[in-house]
Amino acid sequence: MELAGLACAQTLATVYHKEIYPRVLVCCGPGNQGGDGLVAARHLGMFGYRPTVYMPKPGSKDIYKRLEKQCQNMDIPILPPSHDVAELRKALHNSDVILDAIFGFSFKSPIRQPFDDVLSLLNESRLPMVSVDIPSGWDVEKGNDLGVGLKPDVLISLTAPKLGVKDFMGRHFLGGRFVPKYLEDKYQLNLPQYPGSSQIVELASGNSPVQRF
Ligand SMILES: NC(=O)C1=CN([C@@H]2O[C@H](COP(=O)(O)OP(=O)(O)OC[C@H]3O[C@@H](n4cnc5c(N)ncnc54)[C@H](OP(=O)(O)O)[C@@H]3O)[C@@H](O)[C@H]2O)[C@H](O)CC1
Repeated sequence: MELAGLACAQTLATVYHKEIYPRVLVCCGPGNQGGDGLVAARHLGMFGYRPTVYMPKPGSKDIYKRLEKQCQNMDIPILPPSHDVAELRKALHNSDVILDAIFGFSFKSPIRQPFDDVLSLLNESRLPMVSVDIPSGWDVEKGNDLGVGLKPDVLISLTAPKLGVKDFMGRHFLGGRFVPKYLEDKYQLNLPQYPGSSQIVELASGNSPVQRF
């Protein structure tokens, strides 16, 4: 989660510079991906961005409470969890870019409240958007087949791109630099080289290796 969150923060910082896009709305879901988002919010704060966390349904595991506490210790605002999207509407008016860390590969349609209103509002906002692993509302294998998913400009796949994003046409990065060579070979992941000590690498659109789940 720590390296995944750092990769998300590095991807957003690579594409959206803090001088132009200082206010980041970090939208977190209730699962591990939401944890990635909380980690990313902390790193973005350290990079000099002004993150705000929106987590309409906090994760129940203890790890999320600890990650939330780390954000609070850094005075990163966390909007009160609520099924009422009025808070989100206000927050969107005061944001420059969205980090979508709501759902990853465990999303199963149909979208349940309050996330259906949340995803619609995020799409309507037309703000620049970076999605983590899989745009929220997309199926891990079938992609945005129902058309209700988010439409991000940038995607950061973790470990390896999932089959559901094979048709993603925005800027596509890979992160989660924690796969040992023997596992990469065992699962024939065919991953690109990361430059230097960077936690991310940009994939040329259209020819990224995909991982079947
Ligand atoms: N190796 C890797 O790829 C790594 C990936 N990481 C990140 O973790 C996510 C996968 O995390 P996981 O906890 O398995 O699931 P998600 O975060 O995708 O979401 C699960 C929660 O979402 C809720 N959910 C699911 N579908 C719906 C829906 N239709 N409506 C509302 N809510 C939904 C679900 O709720 P339940 O009530 O069903 O439990 C879960 O709470 C992966 O994508 C990466 O981002 C690791 O962090 C690093 C390694």
